[in-house]
Amino acid sequence: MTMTENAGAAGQAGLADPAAAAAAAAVTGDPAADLPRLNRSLRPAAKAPVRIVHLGLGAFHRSHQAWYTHRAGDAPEWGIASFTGRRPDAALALAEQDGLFTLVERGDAGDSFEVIGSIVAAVDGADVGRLAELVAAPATAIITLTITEAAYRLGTDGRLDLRAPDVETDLAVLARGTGSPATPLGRLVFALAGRRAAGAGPLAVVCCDNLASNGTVARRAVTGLAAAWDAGLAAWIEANISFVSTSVDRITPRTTEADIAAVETACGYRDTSPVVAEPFRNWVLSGDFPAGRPRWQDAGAVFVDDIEPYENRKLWLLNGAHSLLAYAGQLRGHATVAEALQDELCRHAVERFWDEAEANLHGPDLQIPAYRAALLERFGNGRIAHHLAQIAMDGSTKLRMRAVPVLLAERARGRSGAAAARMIAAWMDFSASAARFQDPLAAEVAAANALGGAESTRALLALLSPGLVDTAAPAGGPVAELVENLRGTFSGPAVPE
Ligand SMILES: NC(=O)c1ccc[n+]([C@@H]2O[C@H](COP(=O)([O-])OP(=O)(O)OC[C@H]3O[C@@H](n4cnc5c(N)ncnc54)[C@H](O)[C@@H]3O)[C@@H](O)[C@H]2O)c1
Ligand SMILES: O=P(O)(O)OC[C@@H](O)[C@@H](O)[C@H](O)[C@H](O)CO
Repeated sequence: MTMTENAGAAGQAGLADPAAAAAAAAVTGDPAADLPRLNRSLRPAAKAPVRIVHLGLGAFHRSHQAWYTHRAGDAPEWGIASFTGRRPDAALALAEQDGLFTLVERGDAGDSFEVIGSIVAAVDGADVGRLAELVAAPATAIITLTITEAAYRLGTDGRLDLRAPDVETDLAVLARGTGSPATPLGRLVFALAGRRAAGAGPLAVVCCDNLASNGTVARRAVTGLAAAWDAGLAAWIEANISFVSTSVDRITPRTTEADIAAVETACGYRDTSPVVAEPFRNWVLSGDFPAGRPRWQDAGAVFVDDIEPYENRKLWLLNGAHSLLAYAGQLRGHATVAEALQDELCRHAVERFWDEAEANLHGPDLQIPAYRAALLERFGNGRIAHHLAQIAMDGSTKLRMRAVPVLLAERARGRSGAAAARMIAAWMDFSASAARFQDPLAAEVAAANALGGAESTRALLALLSPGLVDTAAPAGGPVAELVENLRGTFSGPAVPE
């Protein structure tokens, strides 16, 4: 089922003749008008039976879990039914292509193109009836999630906030027994109730969001929501659902019109849903699959007993640096990761943050120096336009996992944690000046900023972690003071420490 081709190889079996398409385009004036649409007639690929249900049909799901499933040795047995989160658009576009899409692997040296066939159904997330039907089917063995960190509605204690307005609304819907839940967790709990009622047995929920201990976070959030609705369901979930933890990695920016045009030119067909990703990919998983799983290891996935060192390495070094660059870089007028990394002040801040993170990373064979060197190369891939504005979203949730743990670990060792604190200070400065600030706590952040001066810093810090504000250490003084002193680093004179 794997179909790979390099730029320039269009015109091989099954593809439209690019020369003929170009001639037709010259007549119509619309370069895409006469190109055939990518689908399973154009690129024959059998549909595997649905055994995986996915929530969060976005770019990353397609470049990562869909790719690994497509490349598994037993791919013909494992089809994915993928549901969108908030809008139907991505499902409608993909459904028109029978679930097929082009993965553009964008390296320093050029692009390669591969049609991915593992998604066999693309469904509007609002179709909760279809979700419940598929989750209740005995053949379904796995539910994967890429619903974003913010969608877990975590409070500062790392648990689901049952008082979040949309969670409360979903609970009311579930209690009433009419209408459909609207949050991904509400929909998942509703669908699991259907599986319980159908007696379809255990399955695995595989969280693929960038959260520390993401399997545990997902289990707590799902059982917490279920318990607030139906204690029996919560007990059934505890006994029957395995929550698998993962570390997931593949830099996948949002698809642009230019990406769509590049696929047309190179492949000779129209694909409205291509996805562009770096060549690097990594998937580390830990947990049980009571109803089976694809042979993801054939595509390079690794199964381990203790995932924490891998998770922390990725969340702190990669995602931590990303968040730091997102705020510092935008304050310095940069738009992409690659651009920000070329700025000496930003690069220096990243290196110092990595030093602090590295001092607190322990585990077998983590090979941190090589990992750091590889990150510099990956971030420097200027052909991947990874926009800082996208990474900057939902910072209050992300910094709790990317900056706060490193800061706390440093202070527990009697050190200041200044580099992690600098990331927090940059987030604060960005929150105070950004024209567009998307965050689940946007209203609270705005209120904190309105206080002004050191009071703002204390209030913003409390939103990230209330216990942090007055934490003291022999070096650095109270955290609030340290962060306050670091504010303005990226808007002031460009002097590395
Ligand atoms: N893009 C990457 O490079 C990457 C890499 C590793 C991990 N991830 C993880 O995957 C997640 C999704 O990334 P993506 O690039 O596919 O994003 P995306 O925006 O393309 O898609 C995310 C999906 O989740 C839905 N969604 C977004 N916010 C939601 C909300 N608040 N409530 C309900 N549904 C919501 C969207 O509608 C969409 O279906 C990330 O948040 C991260 O945790 C992404
Ligand atoms: O996807 P988010 O929003 O959790 O974080 C933004 C980036 O840090 C992230 O997408 C990385 O590119 C990714 O985690 C690399 O695997």
